[in-house]
Amino acid sequence: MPWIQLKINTTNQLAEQISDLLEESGAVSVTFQDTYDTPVFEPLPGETRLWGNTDVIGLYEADTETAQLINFLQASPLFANTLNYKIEQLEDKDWEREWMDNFHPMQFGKRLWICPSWREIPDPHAVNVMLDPGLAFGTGTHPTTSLCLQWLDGLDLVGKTVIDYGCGSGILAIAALKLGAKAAIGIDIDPQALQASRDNAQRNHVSDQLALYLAKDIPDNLLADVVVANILAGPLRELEPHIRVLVKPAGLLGLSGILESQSESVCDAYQAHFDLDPVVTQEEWCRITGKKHA
Ligand SMILES: C[S@@+](CC[C@H](N)C(=O)[O-])C[C@H]1O[C@@H](n2cnc3c(N)ncnc32)[C@H](O)[C@@H]1O
Repeated sequence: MPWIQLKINTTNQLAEQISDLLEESGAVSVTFQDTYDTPVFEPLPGETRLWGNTDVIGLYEADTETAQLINFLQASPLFANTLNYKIEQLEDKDWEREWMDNFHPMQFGKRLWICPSWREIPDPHAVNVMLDPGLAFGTGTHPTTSLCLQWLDGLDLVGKTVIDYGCGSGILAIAALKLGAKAAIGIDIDPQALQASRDNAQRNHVSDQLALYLAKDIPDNLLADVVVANILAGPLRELEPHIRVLVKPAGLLGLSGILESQSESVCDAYQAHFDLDPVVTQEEWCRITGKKHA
């Protein structure tokens, strides 16, 4: 069935209320898009983070009376000044999974490839991680995931234990296992992330090497040779006491999810217990790595 898409350009302050209004007007789904395509990070579960100038996009069934719809919206005090909108007729597609068309195999570092599970593997001799992120974050297309994957690819992980703190799709933990780690532990606050990690581990035949925990259920005395955490600068700073104790003495730490402008404050939080390497950046994101004091 074809659909009608209504795109309303607004400010981040009004986006939530407009979203509610579109739902009230019969939209079958409402999504947000950054008008200027500035980088946004995935919101935490239960949190809707909006940004800059926002497009609120409502999807309606094809037989929706668009004139009536616009009249209804224009009557709202939210559009007291102007209603900037665009209406388009869309072909039928699986909208929730449309991004899949644009997700192609990608190489990170020298050995590692992330391959969408529904596509051909370009190099069967490479270290290939077959991935479907499901509802979780982590395909490798975001610079922060890319920075972590490149770091893992450059390490000798053979026989090592790796913790992926904020595992999302499990991409980093599974990549570490495929690169030779003997065991990995994925931790997240979102049960959907643990499910996606479980599915991806199965897809890559590493289920028996991957343990998964909700952050609130982490067992005592968990310790790893390598800890990688791609979350956000704020949580990384707050979690320092919890993340620090997971790294063995002389073990390695890799942090991302940090905007370049936030790197100093994250370095400040970790430098008491780690010898930090120079910060590496990709686009406006960065990676902080270091070695724990022995
Ligand atoms: C940016 S995604 C990273 C996913 C994947 N590791 C990657 O590199 O693409 C951040 C993940 O951290 C999780 N997260 C956020 N805050 C967390 C916390 N305090 N403890 C554990 N996980 C957290 C989110 O649910 C999300 O899955």
